[in-house]
Amino acid sequence: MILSIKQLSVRSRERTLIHDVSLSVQKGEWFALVGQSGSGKSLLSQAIGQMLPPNLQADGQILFQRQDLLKLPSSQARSIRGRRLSYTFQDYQGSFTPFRTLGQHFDEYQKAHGEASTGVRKKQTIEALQSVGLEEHLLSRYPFQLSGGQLQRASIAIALLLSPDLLIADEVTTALDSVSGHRILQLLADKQRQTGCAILFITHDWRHVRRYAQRIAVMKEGEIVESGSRHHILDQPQHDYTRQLIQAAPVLPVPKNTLSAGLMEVEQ
Ligand SMILES: Nc1ncnc2c1ncn2[C@@H]1O[C@H](COP(=O)(O)OP(=O)(O)OP(=O)(O)O)[C@@H](O)[C@H]1O
Repeated sequence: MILSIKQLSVRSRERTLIHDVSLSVQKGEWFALVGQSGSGKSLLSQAIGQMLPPNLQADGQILFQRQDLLKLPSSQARSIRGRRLSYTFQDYQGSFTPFRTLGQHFDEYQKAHGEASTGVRKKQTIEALQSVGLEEHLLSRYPFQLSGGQLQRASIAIALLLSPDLLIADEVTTALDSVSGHRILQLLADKQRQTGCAILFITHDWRHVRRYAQRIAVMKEGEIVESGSRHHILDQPQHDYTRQLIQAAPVLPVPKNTLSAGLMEVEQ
């Protein structure tokens, strides 16, 4: 078990936004957290990295490699974030500073995590860039000189640069067209196979869940209504809300190697 969340609640002064949520992510798995807009997915992901807005309070337990992240001093949480636990967001453009080149972003990220050697940083940058299919000459470009798909690739390369054990991917395809979104997920799946990192994949898109997730939790109004293996949730959903979400989801064309309920085997 790499991440084990137990009875997590997130509250503002006025109300409880996440109620007693428990879930666990295993080493190397692709775990999807699915729910409609406003169900609390992003707050849950922010709570894991101690990144909640200052008006919100979390309590419960978030065990990451047996350390309770909610109890860690913020300096320690910062050093885990990026190195052992990493994020990539829907708003990837917001992760880049407009007046710094792509190369400077890679460089500063490594410096911030203690990599002192210029040579090592440069080597790691080029390898990371190539691993997401981007060319080295892009390093001198500014974020606005890259396409959305290129920037999202670069943000994934940075998130995986220091080989984290868990990547939290929050709505990574939402801002991309469907072809670019599909390519990004294929890239994530490839990177996961190569590095063995677990992915907590936050989405409201069941097409991606069908295709990539091994286990799924369904969130509604700040609570997990059910969780289980992909086949269990998609073939035998127990909760009306899950059934409604699945029925409302658009369906992708069904390829040849398809199981019941439109599931597709992902090659491991
Ligand atoms: N700083 C905050 N203070 C008070 N309420 C907040 C704050 N941030 C989020 N919320 C509320 O918490 C609830 C859950 O929000 P959250 O962003 O986690 O939803 P989500 O499932 O990620 O939605 P989406 O898919 O649209 O990103 C929403 O009702 C939202 O308005």
